[in-house]
Amino acid sequence: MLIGLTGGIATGKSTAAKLFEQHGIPVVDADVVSRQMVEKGSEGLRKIVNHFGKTILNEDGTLNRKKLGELIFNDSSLRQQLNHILHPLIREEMNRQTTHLLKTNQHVIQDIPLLFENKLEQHFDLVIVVYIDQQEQIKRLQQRDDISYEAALSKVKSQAPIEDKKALAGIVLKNHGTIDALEEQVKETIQNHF
Ligand SMILES: CC(C)(COP(=O)(O)OP(=O)(O)OC[C@H]1O[C@@H](n2cnc3c(N)ncnc32)[C@H](O)[C@@H]1O)[C@@H](O)C(=O)NCCC(=O)NCCS
Ligand SMILES: Nc1ncnc2c1ncn2[C@@H]1O[C@H](COP(=O)(O)OP(=O)(O)OP(=O)(O)O)[C@@H](O)[C@H]1O
Repeated sequence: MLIGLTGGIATGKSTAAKLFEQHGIPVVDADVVSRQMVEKGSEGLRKIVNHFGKTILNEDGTLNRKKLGELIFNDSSLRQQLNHILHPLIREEMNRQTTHLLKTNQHVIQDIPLLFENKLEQHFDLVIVVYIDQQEQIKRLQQRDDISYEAALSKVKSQAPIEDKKALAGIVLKNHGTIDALEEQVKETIQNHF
């Protein structure tokens, strides 16, 4: 079974993914793969530099993620351009890792922040959404990334509304409570739906 895990930025996807892994379900994480795809010397980084220029590099030649983030979270056209460059590379690598894992695991989760935005739901047997309301989402994002309300809001607005994602979910994991409360829902999901 191939399971999609999604939600909004900072709603708790990585936290839920870690819990699924602790309960024996392997997770392929799009954010992790996306970092692999832009490592120094990679095809992805070369394409980004060709498009956005050398100013998005740090002095040591690695990607300046903060700078690229400031560009793409404030400009939907630049965001689309970056997505166009990176998403095919990310999808291909995620599918490669997933095929490998499915040889020895009955269930594999793909953690994809933009699963619904990229209309990928038809590829999954089940889609799980990690949900908190937008107010809490902005609060957690501000805390985690140490950013202003405005900066958090523009990151949130660069994705589809969390309420829309909740409505499209096969299963909703509510993450307003403690991590233990989230873990209970993860265990229940594995027992009853996997
Ligand atoms: C812009 C980049 C360099 C910023 O890096 P940074 O280390 O600050 O953030 P990180 O990669 O950890 O992403 C944090 C969260 O931002 C959100 N996010 C990332 N990219 C995007 C995007 N293109 N559109 C909307 N939200 C996004 C996701 O919820 C993600 O979980 C990086 O996010 C990136 O390369 N994005 C493009 C690739 C992509 O779309 N990744 C999302 C998974 S497919
Ligand atoms: N139940 C919870 N109670 C309090 N804080 C939480 C809870 N779940 C997650 N958090 C915190 O909220 C922040 C966002 O969680 P997490 O990083 O798992 O979100 P994410 O959806 O993976 O974000 P991104 O889209 O940026 O990858 C983190 O600082 C995390 O520690």
